[in-house]
Amino acid sequence: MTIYFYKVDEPYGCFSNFSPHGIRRKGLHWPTVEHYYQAHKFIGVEDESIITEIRNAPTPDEAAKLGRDPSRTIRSNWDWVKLGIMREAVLAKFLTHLEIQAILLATEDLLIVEDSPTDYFWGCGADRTGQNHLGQMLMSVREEIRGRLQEKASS
Ligand SMILES: Nc1nc(O)c(N)c(N[C@@H]2O[C@H](COP(=O)(O)O)[C@@H](O)[C@H]2O)n1
Repeated sequence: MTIYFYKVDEPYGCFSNFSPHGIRRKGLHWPTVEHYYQAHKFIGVEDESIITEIRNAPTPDEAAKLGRDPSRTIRSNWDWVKLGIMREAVLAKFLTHLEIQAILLATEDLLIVEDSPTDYFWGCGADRTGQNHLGQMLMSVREEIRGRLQEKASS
C-alpha cells in the first residue's frame, strides 16, 4: 500500500507543507513549512524585505505565490540548499506537533508520495514518474523520529 497525499483537506493532508502546523526556527514563528521554505529562497539577496513579507503572508498559497514571483531574483545557490532547508523545516514540524507525529509514525514503513499533478521534483507529477522528494523526506523524518524515540526509551 502507498500513501498518497496532496491537498490539506484530503487524507493525510497534514503531510503537505501547506498544512497549518507552525514551526519556530531561530527565534521566529513560521505559520507553515511552506512559508519557511519560500522565504529562504531570498536569504542574502539585496532586498530581504520579501522574507518578512512571505513570513506574514496570510496563507501558504500566498507565501508560495510570493516565493514563485518570476520578477524576483532568488539566491544563486537555491538548488544546492533547498533540500536541506526543507528537511530542517519538515523535521521541526513533526517534532513540534505530536498529533501529526503520531499519524506519520502510524504509517510504519509504507511508501509516502506527494501526489502533485504538476510537481515532478517534490511530488510524483501527473504520470507518477516524478522524484517525490517530499515523500522521501517524510519517510526519512519518520525514520529519524522513530530512532530518537527508541533512544529515549532505552536511556
Ligand atoms: N498544496 C500544494 N500546492 C501547490 O501548488 C504545490 N506546488 C505544492 N507542492 C509544494 O510546493 C512546494 C515547492 O515549491 P517551489 O516549486 O519550489 O516553489 C513544495 O512545498 C511542494 O511540496 N503543494
